[in-house]
Amino acid sequence: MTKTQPELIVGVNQGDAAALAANPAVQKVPNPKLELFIYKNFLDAESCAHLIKLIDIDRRPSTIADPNGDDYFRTSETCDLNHDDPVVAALDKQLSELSGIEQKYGETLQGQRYEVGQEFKAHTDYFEPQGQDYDRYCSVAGQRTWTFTVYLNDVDAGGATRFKAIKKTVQPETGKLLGWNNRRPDGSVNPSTIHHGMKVRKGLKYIITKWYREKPWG
Ligand SMILES: O=C(O)CCC(=O)C(=O)O
Ligand SMILES: [Fe+2]
Repeated sequence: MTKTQPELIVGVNQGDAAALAANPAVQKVPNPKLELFIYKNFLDAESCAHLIKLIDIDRRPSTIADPNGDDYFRTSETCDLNHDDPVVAALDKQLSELSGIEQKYGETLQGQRYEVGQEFKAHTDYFEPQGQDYDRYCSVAGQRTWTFTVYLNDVDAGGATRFKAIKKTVQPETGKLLGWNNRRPDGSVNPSTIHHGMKVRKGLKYIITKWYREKPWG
């Protein structure tokens, strides 16, 4: 059976890069291969501390789509954050205002926790259009469009995010946001977004992750 091709919705979420780029607090990483932005002190320290507590309460082992046989590919722990919590709700709104992407396109906010030695090996956040699970993950809300990561703490050593196709490494720092477009300008998925959550060498690393979709999320 032939696979249904991902629907290309021109116009939806296309204004978001403009909103980010226009924000004077946001730094654009100059690279022709992908749209990548950094915003230092995006989230205040109290909110970061509160989110760390929530992650500690609810954490469970992380999983990946399209398992690849490497049980050590993503060794961190994950949790879904409850949007009834006022700090979670406020962050979700803040992210939407920053990007210009309506909240309804967002997946549930997630938290991740890495201990010493834990990592998320090089991967892309979009679902492989030819992957066996593409329909399962994308039939309702479509492909992932933008990713936002917020580092919730300073890591004692290690734990950087490395974009290997463009040789750019971003260090965790309390409240720092990292955002990128998973697609190229024509709407196709962008392999240059490949990134690696590198091993923590000392201390713990906490982040939140927000993924947006082409269509409303449940
Ligand atoms: O931990 C990181 O630095 C990156 C996390 C990540 O890539 C993800 O959650 O998709
Ligand atoms: Fe990722």
